[in-house]
Amino acid sequence: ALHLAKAQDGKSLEDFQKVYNAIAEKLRDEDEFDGYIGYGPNLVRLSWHVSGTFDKNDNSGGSFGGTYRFKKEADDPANKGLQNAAHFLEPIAKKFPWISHGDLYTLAGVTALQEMQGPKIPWRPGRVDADEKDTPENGRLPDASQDGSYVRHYFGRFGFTDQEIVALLGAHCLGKTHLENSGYEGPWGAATNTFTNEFFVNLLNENWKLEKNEAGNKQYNSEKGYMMLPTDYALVQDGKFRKYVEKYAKDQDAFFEDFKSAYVKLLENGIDFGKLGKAYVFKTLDEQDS
Ligand code: HEM
Ligand SMILES: CCN(CC)c1nc(N)c2ccccc2n1
Repeated sequence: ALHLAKAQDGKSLEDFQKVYNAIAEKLRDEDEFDGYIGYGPNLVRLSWHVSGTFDKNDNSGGSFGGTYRFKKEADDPANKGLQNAAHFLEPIAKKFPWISHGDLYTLAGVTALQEMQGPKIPWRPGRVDADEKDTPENGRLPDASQDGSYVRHYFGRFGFTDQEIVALLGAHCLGKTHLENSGYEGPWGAATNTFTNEFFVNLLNENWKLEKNEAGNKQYNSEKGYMMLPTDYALVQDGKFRKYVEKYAKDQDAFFEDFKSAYVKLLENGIDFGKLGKAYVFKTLDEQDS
């Protein structure tokens, strides 16, 4: 059965907006991280990795239990580099001890996306910390060296369509790869902390060359210093995926809309929010200044 979301005694939109603001202000303060990319992309990746362990076949894993806080999950080689995001969130968890880890990890991704000028992401609280014994085993996160059929099969585990898969991967407009984390490197100089459809524009416009990187892994590089993982490049090699790449390269609003829906589905997979009321849509810091 699905995990039942539990209402946070007496916490309302205002309380969660305070958590949002604390994360958003810390993002602005600590802007020098990772060559002035900041923590935003790393927080988005954490929110995806804590959700990407979900398996609809036995409803194990997923964002509900906040099990990333346990060593087994945090030490998954696929999570290398996310310790930075976890350390970033420790003082936030101390300041707001009433928020569950699952709610904090997902809210941090929503905050980062909105503060990086991404779409407004409706978010619902109610995740409840699970026991260490419920931590999913390693190996549930995807392998970047694979092709389009692997990507389609992998995301089939969450029940995602081709369109949802392509939209989700558009998050690779943020941040960069780090050789010491994943064995991939780049993009050079181009890494950004602004949410746009440029991942799709690059896929279609750049001249891609398959090369072996210093770790001996193959990746696609362009003269302008952009890079694509094999699983990124698969989106233009596979005809069914390619159609959505072309759509999003032409229409950033359509990308924002479809990304928002797929990201909410990713973060809420396996959770029954029942009659706990509608989702919260938080104001950005800029919207609160005025
Ligand atoms: C086929 C599925 C995917 C694969 C194989 C994949 C693989 C990777 C790899 C290898 C990195 C580099 C990590 C490092 O070296 O630090 C990365 C970074 C990243 N991924 Fe993905 N990813 C996938 C899907 C996603 C999804 C669904 C999202 C979010 C919705 C996402 C968001 C990110 C972000 C924001 C970064 C940059 C992190 C940083 O700059 O620290 N990825 N991904
Ligand atoms: C769109 C080019 N960028 C960032 C400006 C990019 N491209 C990627 N292909 C990429 C892949 C994984 C993680 C981050 C990534 N970032």
